[in-house]
Formats: sequence, C-alpha cells, structure tokens
Amino acid sequence: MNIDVVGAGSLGLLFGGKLQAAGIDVRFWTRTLEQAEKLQHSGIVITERSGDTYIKPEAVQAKPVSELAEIWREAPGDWMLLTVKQTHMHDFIDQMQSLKELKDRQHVRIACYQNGLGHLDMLQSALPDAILCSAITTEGAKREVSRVYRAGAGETHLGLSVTSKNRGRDTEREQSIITLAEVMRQAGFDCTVSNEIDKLIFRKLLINAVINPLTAIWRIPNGELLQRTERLNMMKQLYDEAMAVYKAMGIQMDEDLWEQVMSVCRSTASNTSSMLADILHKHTTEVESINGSIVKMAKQFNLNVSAHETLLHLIQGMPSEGVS
Ligand SMILES: NC(=O)C1=CN([C@@H]2O[C@H](COP(=O)(O)OP(=O)(O)OC[C@H]3O[C@@H](n4cnc5c(N)ncnc54)[C@H](OP(=O)(O)O)[C@@H]3O)[C@@H](O)[C@H]2O)C=CC1
Ligand SMILES: CC(C)(CO)C(=O)C(=O)O
Repeated sequence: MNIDVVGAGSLGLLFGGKLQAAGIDVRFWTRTLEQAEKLQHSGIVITERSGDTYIKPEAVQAKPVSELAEIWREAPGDWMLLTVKQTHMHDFIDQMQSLKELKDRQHVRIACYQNGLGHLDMLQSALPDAILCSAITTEGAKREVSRVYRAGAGETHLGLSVTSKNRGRDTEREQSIITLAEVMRQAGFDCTVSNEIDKLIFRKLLINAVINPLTAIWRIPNGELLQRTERLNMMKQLYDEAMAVYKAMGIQMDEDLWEQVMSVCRSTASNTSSMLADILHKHTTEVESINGSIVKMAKQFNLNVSAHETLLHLIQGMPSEGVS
C-alpha cells in the first residue's frame, strides 16, 4: 500500500513514521520545500515509551505539497492521511484542485484527522468523487523539528461520516477503510473501523469544546481544570449548552459523557491542550471549527450558547503575537 501523508507535523510524522517503519511505502508532503529538505536531511525519530524508532534520511520521501497533484498523475497513492490543521484546510483544497482532472479521481481516498467540524463538507464539495474517511484519534503527538513524541498509545477509529455516506459504492469504500485499518494495526496503532463515527466525531467535538478554550484562556494544563469549583462550573456550562444543541439535533451521546470529559482531563492532566499550544506558539487556533461549530449549530435552533460564543470571540480576539 502507498500512503501519502499530507502535513508532516505532529500526527503526520507519528502515523507516517510508524507506517514506514512497518514497511509501508510512505510519502510525506510538506507545506514548504524547506521542511521537505529538513526531513530528508535528518530523517525522522519517533520517541515512544518503548524507545525510539529512527527512519534514516535516505529512506524519507518528502516533497512540498505543491508537487503532489502533478506526481499523482503518474503515481497515485492508495490512501492520503490528511494531518493539516483545520486552519490550513483552505490552502490544502486550493492545492488539490487539479486532482479533479485525474482520470482515476474516484480513487482519491483521504483519511481526515482534524478535530472540530466543517472540514469534511468543505473537502467533499471541493473533491466530490473522493472517498473521505474520518480518523478520530486519542493519540497524542508532539513534533519538535524531525522528532515526534508519542504520549502513550491512544485509540484510532476510522469510519465513513454522513458526509461521505449515501454517495454509492459504499461496499468499496468500506472495504478500503478496513484495509487501511489493518495496515495501521500492523504499524502498531490500536485502530478499528467504526459504524458510529459521527457519534465519535461529536463526542470529540464536545470534549474539545469544553477543555480547549478554558485551558487556552486560563493557560493551564488540562488536569488543572478540575482543581477549582469556578473552573468546573464553566466546564459544566459549556457542556450543558453543547448537549442542548445535540439534543435538538437528535444526536445521542453516552449518559456518562460528563464523567468522560472529566476523565479526559485526568488522563491528559499534564497536557497543554492544542488550543493553548497554538496560542503560545502564535498560531491561529482551531476555535472556529470547535466552539464556532457549536455556535453555528445552535443558531439553527435558536438556542442560547452564550458561553461558547463568548469564548469563541475571546480566543479569536487573542493578540496574534501570542501570549507569553
Ligand atoms: N497532535 C495531536 O496529538 C492530535 C491532533 N489532532 C488534530 O490533527 C490535526 C493536525 O494536528 P497536529 O499534527 O498537531 O498539527 P501540526 O501543526 O503539528 O501539523 C500540521 C502540519 O501541517 C502542515 N501544513 C499546513 N498546511 C499544509 C498544506 N497545505 N500542505 C501540507 N502541509 C501543510 C504544517 O506545516 P508548517 O509547520 O510548515 O505550518 C504542519 O507541519 C489538527 O486538526 C488537530 O486538531 C487530533 C488528535 C490528536
Ligand atoms: C483531548 C485534548 C483536550 C487533549 O489535550 C485534545 O484533543 C486537544 O488538546 O486538542
């Protein structure tokens, strides 16, 4: 199987690096030529509790994403792992426009790792023939140049979301996802195919919508959210607002989801959430596709989600030079 990893960041290097170490043919597609050259010069190191895995420089295939569509004409891959952030989806879509002209365009298969909502619809309307699969993962990865740290082993669920379903050829789509999951397992990921991927997408959205903006505003690791009543009260307000939206939409969640949110805080107690990390690194956050999605859905039902709305605006208004 040939895997194209688009976005050689934290998740991209973790998944791509481990797949390559398991003997899968992997090509990395970077935003800049500079990063592609760096990977080919230094190789990739994956640091896990069990030790380091090293992909030698000469084994790394990395190119700027601007060359992907052209190379795909001659040598298409079997699956693309899309590991860019939500904030870079528009750039990626612009770069992929010429894939529409491929003869075999219905064989463009993309596994989307993004947190939040919005990317699948956007991608499906830009590439209507592509097979899109959601990859919901509890892996935690952090990149430093060409080294990626894996924070324990998480679970990854792959599945066709509502966006990609009802487009025919479901058996073929499902089979290709099963094959991708098998390859992921060979590479050491706890990966399963889920028939309830939308539930998992909304569960993750809720967890991110409660934890991320508060840790970003208070600049605390996830575990510290549980340390003060005021923080727990804010979490609960965000939770209740989101659950009211889900109820109006007919989205069923587990009865003990509030317990699960607190349990994620405990199991990732020392984590800097991705939203806080983005702010500290002066990157645009994914708040628009996380809390912004809750706000957008609430509007359809005239529901009040004032906590999400306030946090959305507070985070969007953060100084672009970051905070220290
Ligand atoms: N890290 C994690 O543990 C988890 C992350 N996620 C989700 O996965 C997604 C990716 O996260 P993460 O890996 O942490 O993010 P990173 O910022 O570490 O990686 C994203 C990479 O994409 C590159 N990129 C940006 N635009 C393009 C483009 N058009 N073409 C090719 N590459 C591009 C960036 O390049 P450059 O650095 O040059 O800008 C960067 O290397 C996010 O939506 C996140 O919410 C979900 C679960 C866990
Ligand atoms: C689950 C959580 C909150 C872990 O840090 C996360 O997914 C994130 O930081 O984006």
